[in-house]
Amino acid sequence: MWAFVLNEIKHERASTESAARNDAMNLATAFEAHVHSVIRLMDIILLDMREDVLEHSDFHSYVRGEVEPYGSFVAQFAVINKEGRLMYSNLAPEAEPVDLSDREHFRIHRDNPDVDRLFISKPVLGRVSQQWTIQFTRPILQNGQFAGVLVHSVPTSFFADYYEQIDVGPNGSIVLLGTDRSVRAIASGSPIIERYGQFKVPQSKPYFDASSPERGYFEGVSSLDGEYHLGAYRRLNEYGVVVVVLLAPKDFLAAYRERRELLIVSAGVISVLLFAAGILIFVLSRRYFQNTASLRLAHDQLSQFANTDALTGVSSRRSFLHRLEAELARTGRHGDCLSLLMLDIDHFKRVNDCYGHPIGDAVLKQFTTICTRMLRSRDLFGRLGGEEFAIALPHTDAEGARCVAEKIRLAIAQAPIMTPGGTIPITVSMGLACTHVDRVDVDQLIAKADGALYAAKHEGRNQVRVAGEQQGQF
Ligand SMILES: Nc1nc2c(ncn2[C@@H]2O[C@H](COP(=O)(O)OP(=O)(O)OP(=O)(O)O)[C@@H](O)[C@H]2O)c(=O)[nH]1
Repeated sequence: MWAFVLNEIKHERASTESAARNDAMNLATAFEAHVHSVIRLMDIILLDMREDVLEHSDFHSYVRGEVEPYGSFVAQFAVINKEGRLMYSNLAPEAEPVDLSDREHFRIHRDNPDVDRLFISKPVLGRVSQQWTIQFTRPILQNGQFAGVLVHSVPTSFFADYYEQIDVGPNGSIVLLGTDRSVRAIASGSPIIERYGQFKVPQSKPYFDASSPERGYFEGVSSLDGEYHLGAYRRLNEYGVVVVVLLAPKDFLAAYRERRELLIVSAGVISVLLFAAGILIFVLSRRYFQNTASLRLAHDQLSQFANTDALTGVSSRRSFLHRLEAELARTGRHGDCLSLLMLDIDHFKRVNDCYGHPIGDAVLKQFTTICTRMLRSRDLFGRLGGEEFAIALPHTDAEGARCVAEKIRLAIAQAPIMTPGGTIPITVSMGLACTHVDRVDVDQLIAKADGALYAAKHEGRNQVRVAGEQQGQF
C-alpha cells in the first residue's frame, strides 16, 4: 500500500510540475506577443512623429493632438537636440531646457549616427515626469546628419499593470528584461522592492546566452526575490528584450501538497487499522493455538492416562491388547514370529496379608521395574490386572523368549524387593506361547500362554512353562 501511495505522490508531483511548465510557457508566449505588438506600435508612433517633427511651427499643438488619443499610454513625448538638451516635452512645453546628454538613449544615437534603429532604454526616473519610464527612441536625422533624438516615454506601469491582471500565483512574477540584464518592467504577486535602474539579473541565466534557444525553461533561485522558481522565457532578439514568467512551487504545488498530506494521512490511518487488526488476529490466533495446544495436551494426557497403568507405569490392559493386536498383524504380514509371556507373582495375596496393601503396591512397582530392565525397547509390557502381567516379544521365537523369561524369573527371585515394610522376597511364574509354529489371534495366544502359566503354577511356581511342551522337556 505504501509503495502505491509513494508512487502516486511521485507521479502527481511530476505531472503537476509538467503542467506548471506548460502554463509558464503559455503565459510567456502570450506576453511575448503583447510586448512585440506594443514595441511595434511605439516604433510606428515614433516614425510617424519624426516625419513631422521638424516641419510644424506649432510643434506643441501638433504633438498634443497626436498624443491625446493614446492617453496614459504615452507618459512623455520629447525632443532632444544634438547637444543633448531637452528642446521640447509635451509635459512641460515652456520649461527651461534640461541637459540630458548623459542619458544612455541620447548617447547611443549620438555615437552611432549611421544607425537608424529603435532603442529601448532601461527604466529611468524622469527629471520632468518624475515617474519610472522606459524610453523608446529614434535618432532625428537632417541631411543624413545627427540632429537630435525623438523620445517616447512609456511608464513601466504600462507593462506592469497589464501583467498584474494575470494570475501567476501569490509568489509568481512576470518580468520584462533587456538583454543588457536590466529589468524593464515587473509584475509580481510577492512584494519586490522597486529596483529599476540599479538591479542587474545575473549573466548566468540561460536566456542571456545569445546562442541558447529563443524560448525555453529553467529553474532555480531567482535573483529578484531569492525564492526557488520554475520559469519559462521567450527572447525577442530583434528588440533586445526577454519575457520571463516565474512560477513559485509553493503556489503551483499547493493543491498537490494538500492531496499528498491527505494520501499520507489516509495511508497512515489504514496502516494503523491494519496493524491493530493484525495484532487482534495475532492475539486471537495465539489464544486459539494455545487452547488447541492445551486441548491436545489434555487429550494426550488423557490417552496416556487411559493407556498407562497408574500404579506401575506399564501399559494398561486395554493399551497392551491393542498394541499386541497390531504387532500380531504385522508379524503375520512379514511371516515373522512373536512370543507372549504371561507373568503372575506367586502368593501375592500373602504379601498383602502380611504387609498391607500399600506395601503390596510397592512390591508391584519394583517388580515391573526389574522386568523392564530385562526388555528391549520394542517389547510390550502390560498389566492385565491385579498381580498378573504380560510381555510381548516381537521377532522372538520360543527359544529366545524362554531365555528372556528365565532371566526375568531369576532376577525377581534373586533380587529381594526393598519396601518401607522391609525386604520381601518374591518369585514369579510364567507361561510362554509363541506364534512361530501356527498362526493365532490375540485371544488364542493369550489363552495358550495362560494355559502354560496355569501349568507353571500348578507344578510348583517360580518357573517358566512353554505352551505345548511337556514338563521336563527343557
Ligand atoms: N497391593 C495390591 N494387591 C493387589 C492388587 N491387585 C490385586 N491384588 C491382590 O493380589 C492378590 C492375588 O491373590 P490370588 O489371586 O489369590 O493369588 P496369589 O496369592 O498370588 O496366589 P497364586 O497366584 O496362586 O500364586 C489378591 O490378594 C489381590 O487383592 C493391587 O493393585 N495392589
